[in-house]
Amino acid sequence: MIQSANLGFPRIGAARDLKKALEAYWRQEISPKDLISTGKTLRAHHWQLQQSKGVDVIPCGDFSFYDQILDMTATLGAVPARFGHTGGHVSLDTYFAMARGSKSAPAMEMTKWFDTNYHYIVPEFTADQRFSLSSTRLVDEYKEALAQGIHTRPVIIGPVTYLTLGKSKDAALGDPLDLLDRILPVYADLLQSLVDAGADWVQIDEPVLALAETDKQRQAFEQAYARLGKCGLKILLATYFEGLGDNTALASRLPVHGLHIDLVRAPDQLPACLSVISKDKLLSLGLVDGRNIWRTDLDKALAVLAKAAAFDGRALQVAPSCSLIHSPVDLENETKLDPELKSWLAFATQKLEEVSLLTRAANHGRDHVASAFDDSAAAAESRRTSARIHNPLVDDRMQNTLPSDFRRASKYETRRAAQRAALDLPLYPTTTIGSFPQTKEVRQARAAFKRGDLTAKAYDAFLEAETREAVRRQEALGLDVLVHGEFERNDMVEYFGEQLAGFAFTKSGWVQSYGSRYVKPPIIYGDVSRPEPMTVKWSAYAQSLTQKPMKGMLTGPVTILQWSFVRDDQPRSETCEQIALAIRDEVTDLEAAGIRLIQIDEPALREGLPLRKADHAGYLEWAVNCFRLASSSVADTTQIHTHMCYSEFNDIIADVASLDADVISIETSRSDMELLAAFEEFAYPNEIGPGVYDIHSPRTPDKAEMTALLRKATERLAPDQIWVNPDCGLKTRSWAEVTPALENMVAAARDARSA
Ligand SMILES: CN1c2c(nc(N)[nH]c2=O)NC[C@@H]1CNc1ccc(C(=O)N[C@@H](CCC(=O)N[C@@H](CCC(=O)N[C@@H](CCC(=O)O)C(=O)O)C(=O)O)C(=O)O)cc1
Ligand SMILES: N[C@@H](CCS)C(=O)O
Ligand SMILES: [Zn+2]
Repeated sequence: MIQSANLGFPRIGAARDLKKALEAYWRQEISPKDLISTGKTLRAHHWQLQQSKGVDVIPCGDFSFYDQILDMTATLGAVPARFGHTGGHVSLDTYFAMARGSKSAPAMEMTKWFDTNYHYIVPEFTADQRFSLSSTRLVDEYKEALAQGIHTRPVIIGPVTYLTLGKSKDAALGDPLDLLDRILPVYADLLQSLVDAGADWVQIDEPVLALAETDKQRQAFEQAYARLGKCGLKILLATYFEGLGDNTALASRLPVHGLHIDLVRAPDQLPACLSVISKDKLLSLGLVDGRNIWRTDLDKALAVLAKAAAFDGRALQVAPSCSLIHSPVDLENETKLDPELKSWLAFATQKLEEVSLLTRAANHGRDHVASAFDDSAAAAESRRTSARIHNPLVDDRMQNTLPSDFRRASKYETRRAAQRAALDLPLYPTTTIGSFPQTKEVRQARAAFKRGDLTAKAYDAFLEAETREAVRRQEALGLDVLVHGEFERNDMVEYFGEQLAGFAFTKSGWVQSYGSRYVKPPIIYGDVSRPEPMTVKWSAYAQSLTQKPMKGMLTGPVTILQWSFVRDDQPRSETCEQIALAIRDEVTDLEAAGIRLIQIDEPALREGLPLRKADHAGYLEWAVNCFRLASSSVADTTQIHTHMCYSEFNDIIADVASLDADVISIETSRSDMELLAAFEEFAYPNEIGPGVYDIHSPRTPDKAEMTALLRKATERLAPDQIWVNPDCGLKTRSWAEVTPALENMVAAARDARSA
């Protein structure tokens, strides 16, 4: 019999229960016991839900209070020395200190989880790194589910992926993979504890197995599983986000009992997997998209499943392509979505129903579940033929772009001279990245407006007052280039999506971005266009309040694409170009309204990079072109800024340069200016604002800390190339945190000027 399986369920709760509990705990409004109890309630509910949807193999260990990689760090006792952990069980407060920083210790770095908008806490390693089993979390959760009558399959991050995603913080340790010998005994202890508790299978996530490119990585897999394969548990090795490709034979050789493959991202890998991977290994087929919200075409998926079932009679499971943490929780909560559009969608809960239906159809015949399959076919047909998807005017515009639309009128040196004359900024100009605190009052006013309890006029007046106050505060701080503060925006992508044609929105479609921060990605279902200006009113209003230059603030086309659920019926590059044309119109209108600096944020440019190197060039060509199309309509004197955070640029620095933005601000403070090495090596010609203030931590950096970071920047860049700014926007911080931090930042810039 084929089984239905799940790899991971969203832990946030349908009503953002985990966020609420976490933030209340951090504000010391609830006790550790209350927080732990919320976790327990959520897990119990999710296990029960999965069972009720007919899922045979249900995971445990997929719950996390902050991040699953940080959980592994705690489990392995790999707490960096600065957090003062002296061994034994890692406490909740040490766990959160690693994630968020404490008074005495900066937080650990955070970066993108492969090509997703989920961020994990980067493990840190030293040459004398020791590991020891420091948590009973996994076994406890396994037993918790068992007490509920559910025999789960525990899930952990595998050793090769864990080490590969970590960073050496010590010159004496070249490559974290050199720690494999030391980490494996602790993994073995962890697996033994599961055996002792009665587990029979374990899911070990090794997405790096699909991506391994070096002999060293491949050798690491052989070594790791030679050891862990003997632990007395059946291992399902889970790959996702890419096909196994050249690593198929390696995967087959590993002494594990099963492999999960992503057949949504890499459908073509199935024939090779079936013929190369030995028949005694179970194959878990990722047939339901865990990364997007479109309903599965069940007949199409069943045909693939039938082929696999007929091939060699091996044991099979049907599963989502990856963990469902990248999907919103439940479509049933979307009571306001247009019914036609809603009929095209499936969220995590519905995806489990699809997994279950496919399994039943394969085991008992399509007729057994005919009406659900007929519904799915009707939805696929309605989506294919709906009139709401295509707009001939957009198509026409796309056909008529000119090569000159993709480049600025003059080269950078000419623009720089024109901008310096026009803007007359000091050396080390200070600015911020755009957003100021989204306080409770701001969120509540927007919620009241959306509910109809506040009129549009009253909401506008409220936003004007917030903007005025932000301008006043920036002037008092002595910042050189001001921003309007983004108070009118719920999110930097959703806000634009709400005003663009071709987008739809959910009410409760939250997905975890990091820790307690969630996003509600818009759904791009049709051709994109801009019916009206989107930001001009707010930027022009803010500029009218001050003599200082006001920076316009837009989200770039690649980031809007990357942080939305994107239609899958045309290439992503085409959808991105449609968005680029809409943003271009906005840039043109901002300039016409007297805005002399325009920032086009592209924090997701790096995240969109395909995971395999061979696919990089194709993506970068269209992504860079889309940014250029969005930004090139302006005069030489108009300064185009861009901003990126959480990214390693070393491998794409030439492409970052070819965006040809006049100024780029980047996140660098947590990584101690490491990123600037790439800019220096490349002799990056334009201006750069390396972040000197880690805005993701509640810590207030002092002047000396920021001066030290600036000094590091001057070792790598020319003084007249450097801007002084935080790492990212300040929306998650309070004014009480932001004001002293920016005072220190402005003071550090002034010191640098007079040094
Ligand atoms: C810069 N980042 C972003 C990413 N992706 C995005 N799509 N957007 C980003 O900004 N990826 C990389 C990084 C990740 N960083 C962050 C940082 C901060 C957040 C965040 O703060 N998220 C908020 C939700 C934001 C939002 O949509 N707010 C809405 C709804 C607010 C709300 O909860 N309203 C209440 C009522 C009000 C009240 O009573 O308080 C309600 O509906 O119940 C809004 O402002 O209108 C978060 O809360 O997690 C995300 C990613
Ligand atoms: N302008 C945005 C960029 C975040 S990446 C902000 O300041 O929040
Ligand atoms: Zn940012």
